[in-house]
Amino acid sequence: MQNNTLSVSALTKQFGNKTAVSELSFNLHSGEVYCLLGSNGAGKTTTFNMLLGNTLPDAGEVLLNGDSIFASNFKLDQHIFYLPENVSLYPEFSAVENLAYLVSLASLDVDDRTLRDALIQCGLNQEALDRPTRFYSKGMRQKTAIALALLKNANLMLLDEPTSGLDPVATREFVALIKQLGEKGVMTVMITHDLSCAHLLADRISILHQGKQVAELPQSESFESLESTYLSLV
Ligand SMILES: Nc1ncnc2c1ncn2[C@@H]1O[C@H](COP(=O)(O)OP(=O)(O)OP(=O)(O)O)[C@@H](O)[C@H]1O
Repeated sequence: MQNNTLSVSALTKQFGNKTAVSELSFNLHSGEVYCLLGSNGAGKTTTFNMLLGNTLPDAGEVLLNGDSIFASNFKLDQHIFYLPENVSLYPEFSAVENLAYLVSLASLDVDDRTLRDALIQCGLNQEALDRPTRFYSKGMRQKTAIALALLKNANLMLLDEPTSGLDPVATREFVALIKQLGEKGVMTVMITHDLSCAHLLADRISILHQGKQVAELPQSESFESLESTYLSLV
């Protein structure tokens, strides 16, 4: 099992006069899931852009296993896996072919057996592996992409609204997959508007409003209490 830590401290981003993210701090340990909730414009995407190294913060620090992700020698792609809201795959290629391509882009040396095992571990059925992905549901495309996180041995996954458009069964499968990766020690930060998914999955939930963290709630919070706290704060 991986032994991971993420420390986000006083992360701040200003766009002109607008403070998109103001002194955001949180910590994660191996296997934990952290959820960012908040209405439109709360600063969730800006936070992800900073965690992905796409946007430099004006202040603050992010340490992954003790190393600053903003350091010039930090290999962000090796350690951090990003799952966009809609995963794009080559529609005429199978899951195996798509994953083989993604793996080659990541300069990983992985044989066919290992690729297939990773896809199966992520919940794809054997018979789906060689079918063109244009026949895949959103959930199946996500599983294909997450197999890359597994093969990369990523320490941290950033998931952007992963359950939007998933049916309840696919949502349950997704939650189980993230928990399974958590058991290997992988940490997850997730943006979502899905309070029920946040409740099912998160170890801690941060509510952002106009760039500020207005609450950080523990997992013990009931769904009803999470919903009423959220509605009272945003
Ligand atoms: N490049 C930019 N230039 C100027 N303002 C920006 C830029 N990016 C974001 N903002 C502003 O920063 C604030 C936070 O935006 P952000 O996209 O992070 O919010 P969000 O919580 O992800 O919202 P949504 O749920 O709509 O995606 C908003 O007021 C937005 O208009």
